[in-house]
Amino acid sequence: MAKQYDVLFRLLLIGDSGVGKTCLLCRFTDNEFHSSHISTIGVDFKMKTIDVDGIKVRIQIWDTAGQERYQTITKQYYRRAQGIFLVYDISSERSYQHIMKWVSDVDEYAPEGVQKILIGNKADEEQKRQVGREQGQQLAKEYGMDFYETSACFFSSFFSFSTPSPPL
Ligand SMILES: Nc1nc2c(ncn2[C@@H]2O[C@H](COP(=O)(O)OP(=O)(O)OP(=O)(O)O)[C@@H](O)[C@H]2O)c(=O)[nH]1
Repeated sequence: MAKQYDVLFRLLLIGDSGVGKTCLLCRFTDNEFHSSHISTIGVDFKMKTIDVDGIKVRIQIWDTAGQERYQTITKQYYRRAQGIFLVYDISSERSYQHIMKWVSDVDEYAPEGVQKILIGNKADEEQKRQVGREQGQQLAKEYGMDFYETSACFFSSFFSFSTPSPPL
């Protein structure tokens, strides 16, 4: 049987409950958006294989529950991650403040040198914005992370990671 992929990357999504981790994942793998919030229980994962210069790259993304009560389970998945997306909601100052706590969990449980990427999600909610783009940039700089604002609502792939254009 032909090999289904050449390279495998394991990525992890973490952040407070409701910031949009599952929606980002669904947008990336299925190009779908769900407006309801059904809290993830423990962990879930989805995969997608993309072609990068003729190399089949399988991306396995683990979606973790943001709720406190599942954190004993979710922390067990940090160990095998090669990249971790730390997600906050730009309309929730609280979810942004909690990023510090998520970073310290990564430092404690993930492999040393794991790639950390800070994501400010719900960038379509400009009227409800509580966290400035520069605050995200500042925090990312402080902890040596890349930073992107995005929206699971509008983009065909959250790996396009760009700021949405203002509505016409
Ligand atoms: N406006 C807007 N709403 C979003 C966006 N992403 C997610 N949502 C909404 O936010 C709510 C929570 O999204 P989820 O993806 O379920 O959140 P989660 O972080 O996976 O939550 P837990 O599983 O509880 O950790 C849902 O009602 C989504 O429709 C976005 O980019 N923009």
